[in-house]
Amino acid sequence: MIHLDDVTLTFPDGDGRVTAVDRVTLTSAPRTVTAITGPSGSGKSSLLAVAATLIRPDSGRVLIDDVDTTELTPSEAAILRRRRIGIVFQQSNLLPSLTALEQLMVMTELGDRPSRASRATAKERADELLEAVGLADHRHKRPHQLSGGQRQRVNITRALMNGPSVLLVDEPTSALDQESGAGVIDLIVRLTQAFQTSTLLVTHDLVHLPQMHEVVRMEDGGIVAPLPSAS
Ligand SMILES: Nc1ncnc2c1ncn2[C@@H]1O[C@H](COP(=O)(O)OP(=O)(O)OP(=O)(O)O)[C@@H](O)[C@H]1O
Repeated sequence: MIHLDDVTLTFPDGDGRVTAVDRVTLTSAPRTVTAITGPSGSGKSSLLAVAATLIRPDSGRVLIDDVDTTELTPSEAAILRRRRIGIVFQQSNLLPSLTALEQLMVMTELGDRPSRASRATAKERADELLEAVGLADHRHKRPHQLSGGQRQRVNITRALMNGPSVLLVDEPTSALDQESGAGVIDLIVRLTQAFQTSTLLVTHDLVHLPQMHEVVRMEDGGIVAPLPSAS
């Protein structure tokens, strides 16, 4: 579960400050995709960065599974991020020299040195995830041998490797054609339910909104109104 409670974030702007996120309160429950939409500059990416614990808000709290992340030290926040948050950025940021399977396995090397047993478990999980997104036959391919949609699928499965409870996704379809984009959105909805993540998904593409469980619209840093949802 992720809960943002009265979160405000400002940035320096000349002599003053610009309010990127303005007193936002928002919850996404497990198995729920909450879309964050709104015009350019309305604060969507800033909100996601706060939710990811990458930026500490000026005020308000960010709760991940009831842990108040705004109370954590930077190193505690980094551990929480690694264990509980999966992040998918706009462009797939895969490492060119690694195969799809290796892109996932690399996630296990980021924390403490993994044991042989945990490497074996990770390999099983990577195989399971690649199978779940229809990439089992492509697991030994490098990014340049995959389509944009397939690369984004690898990106999404990589974010799920450590079993996060929260999945944060920023404009996942912006580099894709409409058909691949629709496939990626379907996948995020399906994986959110299968892996019981609380998902926040930033998109300005209104065509995808009917598939979302919840939709909020941002304007000038604030949430203006919840929109009707699909379910
Ligand atoms: N690092 C920063 N320093 C200063 N101002 C920033 C910074 N990041 C964002 N802003 C400002 O905060 C506001 C919100 O920006 P943000 O990128 O969150 O909006 P957005 O809705 O994600 O826009 P887009 O859809 O174009 O990506 C804007 O006024 C932007 O100029």
